[in-house]
Amino acid sequence: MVDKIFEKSIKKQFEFDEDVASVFDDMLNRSVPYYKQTQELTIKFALNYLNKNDVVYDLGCSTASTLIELGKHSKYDLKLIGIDNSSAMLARASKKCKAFGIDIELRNDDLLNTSYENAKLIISNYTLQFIRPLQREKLIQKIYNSLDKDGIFIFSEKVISSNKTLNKQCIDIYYDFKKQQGYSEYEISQKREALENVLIPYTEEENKKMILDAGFSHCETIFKWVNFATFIAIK
Ligand SMILES: Nc1ncnc2c1ncn2[C@@H]1O[C@H](C[S@+](CC[C@H]([NH3+])C(=O)[O-])CC(=O)[O-])[C@@H](O)[C@H]1O
Ligand SMILES: O=C(O)C(=O)Cc1ccccc1
Repeated sequence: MVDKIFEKSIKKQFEFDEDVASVFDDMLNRSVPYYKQTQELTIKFALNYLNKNDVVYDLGCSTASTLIELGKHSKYDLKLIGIDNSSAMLARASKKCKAFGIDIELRNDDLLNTSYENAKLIISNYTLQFIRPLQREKLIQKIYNSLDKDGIFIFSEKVISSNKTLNKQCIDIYYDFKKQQGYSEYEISQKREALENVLIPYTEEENKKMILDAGFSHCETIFKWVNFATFIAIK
């Protein structure tokens, strides 16, 4: 279904409710530049590290697109676990897993309350940005602690620039991208308001510092387009 959520006047904050879930795949494809390509990169890098029966978590799995693609492309059986606290998203995830015949354990839980054990790989694409800063640092520490000794964490985020002028230019270019994707100025400004204080982006440097502070030995940017980035962190 086509995302028309912000065509009408919306007074509440952005939420992953039934309305958003029903148009979510279209929303991501049209609002996250190179979404499909970053998902492909996530899978390509992931496959370099995975062996038979490895445990993989996707934190903020939404409709499970990434784990389904990983399941399709892996030559090994993997234990795939998707976690999200939106029932509406997970209902769709469950239907898609059945339709594609991919076995994924879907957990309806808050990322901050649940534990991830024996993880070889943890993925979290465009989700940390929705976790409040103090909690975010704690979550990263939990991710680090949950990973096997040679475990990998792949994540993607909307980012900002610490240079005010460049930051403004990045936002303008991003809004042009949204217009090209068919969103009107009204939809763009309504969504911007709804995301205020809900989506809190860090700079690329802040993301890397947070990762290294948690104990990871290395963090590499494997993709960047203006204000969106994908990282791989090695324990
Ligand atoms: N505290 C939380 N606990 C659990 N889930 C949460 C929490 N906060 C947010 N979520 C969930 O995180 C997901 C973020 S979307 C991820 C896209 C996906 N990774 C993709 O690559 O297709 C990104 C976006 O919409 O920009 C939503 O499904 C929320 O319900
Ligand atoms: O930052 C924005 O303006 C976005 O639209 C990014 C986004 C994409 C999908 C869900 C929430 C935010």
